[in-house]
Amino acid sequence: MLRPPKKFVPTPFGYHQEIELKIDALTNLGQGLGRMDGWVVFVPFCLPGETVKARVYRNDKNCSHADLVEVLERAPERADPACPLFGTCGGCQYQHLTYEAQLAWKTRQVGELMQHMAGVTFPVNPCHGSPKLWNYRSKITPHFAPPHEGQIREIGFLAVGRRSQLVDVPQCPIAMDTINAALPELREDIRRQAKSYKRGATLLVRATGDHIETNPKAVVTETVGDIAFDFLAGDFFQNNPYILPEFTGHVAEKARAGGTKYLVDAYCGSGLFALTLAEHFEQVAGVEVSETAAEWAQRNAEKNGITNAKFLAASAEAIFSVIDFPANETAVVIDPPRKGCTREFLDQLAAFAPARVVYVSCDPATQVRDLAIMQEHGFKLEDVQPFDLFPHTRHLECVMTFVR
Ligand SMILES: C[S@@+](CC[C@H](N)C(=O)[O-])C[C@H]1O[C@@H](n2cnc3c(N)ncnc32)[C@H](O)[C@@H]1O
Repeated sequence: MLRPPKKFVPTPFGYHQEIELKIDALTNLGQGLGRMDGWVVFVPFCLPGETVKARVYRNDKNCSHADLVEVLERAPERADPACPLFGTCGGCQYQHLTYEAQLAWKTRQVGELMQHMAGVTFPVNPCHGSPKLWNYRSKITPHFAPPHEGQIREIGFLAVGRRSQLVDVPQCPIAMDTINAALPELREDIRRQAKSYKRGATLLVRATGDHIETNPKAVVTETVGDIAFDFLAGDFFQNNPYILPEFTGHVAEKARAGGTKYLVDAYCGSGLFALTLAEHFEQVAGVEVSETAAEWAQRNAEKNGITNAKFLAASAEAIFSVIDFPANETAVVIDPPRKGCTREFLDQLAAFAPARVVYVSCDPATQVRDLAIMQEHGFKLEDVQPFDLFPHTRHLECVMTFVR
């Protein structure tokens, strides 16, 4: 009999006990959720409506975790994954789900998070799909471990549910064609130079124009609508360029509503929202903590002939003491990193009291945490619009609009 790991809690299920259960929901982490006598069990790679056989590997305080052994009854939304590594590679969670169902679940997950975490019941608009479903990612960052007996083995992404084990990824169907075309040679070069690596590393592979860039300090260009953005390959830029015109268009519409004349773009990167929205505003101020990104934002304004946008290299909350925009005619766009906004930023935002706030986030959980603080501060939620920047993965971008 297989011996359980030392810390295994033996109830309610034994180690590797196989159970049959019906899946009711899909969590925002991409796991199927089923119940046995009311006890919650999480199983990856299965879908609501399916009956599955699963093997338990952990019992927590109020739920268990199991691996999928077999789908006994398939859901009609089940799709054939396009990638042979689906289920082993940790990069994608939803290739087994039709695209319509992916969008429907992402919409539902935002509403449920708002309800469970903030007690807010609010209608979420249907998740806006990506115009391109495969080969959309302009950047990937494969990893490799230190050479073993002089050889580099896997070059790829973390295996499902693992913290250090990698899966070898020779091709990635969500990465752009130019990236896949370059991967074989890149991987071969690394393996050839195995002796020069003492440690493992993470590679940067960014598509720009018709070639790829691997040097994080190199300047690359992306075009959104008729605006060209230069930035350092290692700095942040949205990874799915195909959806950006619709995405920035939505942010523009929400920021301008009510006739605002001034725009603050907080956490502005190389100026995506500030510069795509600048034509609709009298004056624009952006703030970004990365000095290189803020510098490129200013240069991008000049390069594109935009004369009403100024950028500050500082932490986001510093912007409120340098602008003299009338708050009741100002919209603030916020697009923080995954960890969300700091309390300090949200307090200063509330003290400034702009007419509108358009909060863009790649992590709905931290966004919902901040939503509760925004409501305490007297901002009223007006619109919730998820965008699918990351088809076939559990990730989504969500735009929440607030008014005073
Ligand atoms: C999700 S990105 C958004 C960038 C930009 N809005 C875009 O769409 O290209 C978040 C940005 O916030 C910046 N950042 C992180 N912490 C910050 C802080 N405390 N103050 C200002 N910017 C910050 C990061 O450098 C990054 O450029």
